[in-house]
Amino acid sequence: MKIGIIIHSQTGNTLSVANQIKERLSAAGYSVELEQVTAVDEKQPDPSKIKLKTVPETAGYDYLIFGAPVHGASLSPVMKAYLFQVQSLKGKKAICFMTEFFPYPWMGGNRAVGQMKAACSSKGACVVSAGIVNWSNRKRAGMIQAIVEKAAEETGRDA
Ligand SMILES: Cc1cc2nc3c(=O)[nH]c(=O)nc-3n(C[C@H](O)[C@H](O)[C@H](O)COP(=O)(O)O)c2cc1C
Repeated sequence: MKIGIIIHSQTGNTLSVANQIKERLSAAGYSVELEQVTAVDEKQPDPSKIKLKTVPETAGYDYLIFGAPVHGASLSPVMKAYLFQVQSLKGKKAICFMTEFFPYPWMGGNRAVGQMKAACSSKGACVVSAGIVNWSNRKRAGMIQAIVEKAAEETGRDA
């Protein structure tokens, strides 16, 4: 099974979680690629005006893990723009995760992860799990660990 981890990360937090997921799933024996979505102007707040610079292909993956930061209590505009234009995800399973600064998921993260799940579902993916890492929460390491282990458990069902 080929797993693609496709993320947007502006300051490295989401990337660090993605690297831990990659390590864990690679150790479990899967073929895992980590790819980043980037934009010409990372600070453009309007997804419809964003020009994407790197646009990962999803076709070669059986399983997708999407990660992004919360921006303004929403899914980051760059990830919104990416998921809007991405090809069909029909027949693929997906896991979504977000990172946010605030300590609790109801401070924007829940809304943002809901947007990400809806965007994936609208492209035909079956979203099997979703998680949020609250970066300023003292239990951050445990939250990251929970997402990593959940990814291993879910992908393990299809091994
Ligand atoms: C433009 C912008 C808006 C943000 N808005 C929020 C927000 O609404 N709520 C929140 O908890 N964190 C917010 N953050 C913080 C990021 O979500 C958080 O630091 C995240 O972990 C960054 O991930 P990254 O390092 O992968 O880019 C914002 C950051 C930026 C740059």
